[in-house]
Amino acid sequence: MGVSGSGKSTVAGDVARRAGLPMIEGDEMHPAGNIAKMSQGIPLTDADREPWLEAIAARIDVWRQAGQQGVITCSSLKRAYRDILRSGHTDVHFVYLKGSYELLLDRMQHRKGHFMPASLLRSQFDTLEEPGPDEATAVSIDQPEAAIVEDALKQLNLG
Ligand SMILES: Nc1ncnc2c1ncn2[C@@H]1O[C@H](COP(=O)(O)OP(=O)(O)OP(=O)(O)O)[C@@H](O)[C@H]1O
Ligand SMILES: O=C(O)[C@H](O)[C@@H](O)[C@H](O)[C@H](O)CO
Repeated sequence: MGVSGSGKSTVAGDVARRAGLPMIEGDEMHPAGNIAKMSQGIPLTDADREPWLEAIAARIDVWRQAGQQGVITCSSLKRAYRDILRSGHTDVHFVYLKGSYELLLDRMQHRKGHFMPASLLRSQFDTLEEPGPDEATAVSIDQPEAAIVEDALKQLNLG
C-alpha cells in the first residue's frame, strides 16, 4: 500500500518473485471509469473506490479459500478501505511504502507511460490515513529498491 508512485508495483513484483508467490496488480482491477477519471486528473471518490476494493477483497478471498498466499498491490489509502480488504480477517498483511511528497513527486515526474498524472499526488496525500503499527509495517522508500524489498520480506517473515 501507499500513494501513487510509492513503488507498489516495483516492490510487489520483486517480493513475489523472491517469495515464490503469485502477484496481482490491483490497478488492473479498477473499473474502466476509474482509470478514465484518474487519467483526466480527477481524484477518485469513496464511491468510485468501493467496487474496486470489493473486487480486490474478493480476489484475496480466492487465495484464502485455496489456502494460498499472494501479493497484491493497492493504494489502500484510508483505514475504511483497509477494513474492506481485511473483511474481518487477520491474514491480510499490509506493507506501507512511506515517502515524502517531494520524493514521490520527483519519481512520478520521471515515470513514463503511466495513466496517473503527477497533479493527483497532492490529493493522494490528502486522502491518505497513514496506518499505525497495529495496521501495517512501514518501509521507507528513500532507499534503493533492493533494500526496500529486503525490508518488506523481513517484515512479512518471508525473507
Ligand atoms: N526505490 C526506488 N528508487 C528509485 N526509483 C524507484 C524506486 N522504487 C520505484 N521507483 C520508481 O518510481 C516510479 C513509481 O514506482 P511504481 O510504478 O512501482 O509505483 P506504484 O506505487 O506502483 O505507482 P502507482 O500506484 O501510481 O501505479 C517508477 O518509475 C519506479 O521505477
Ligand atoms: O486509490 C486511488 O486513488 C488509486 O488507487 C490510485 O492510488 C491509483 O490506482 C494508483 O495508485 C495509480 O497510480
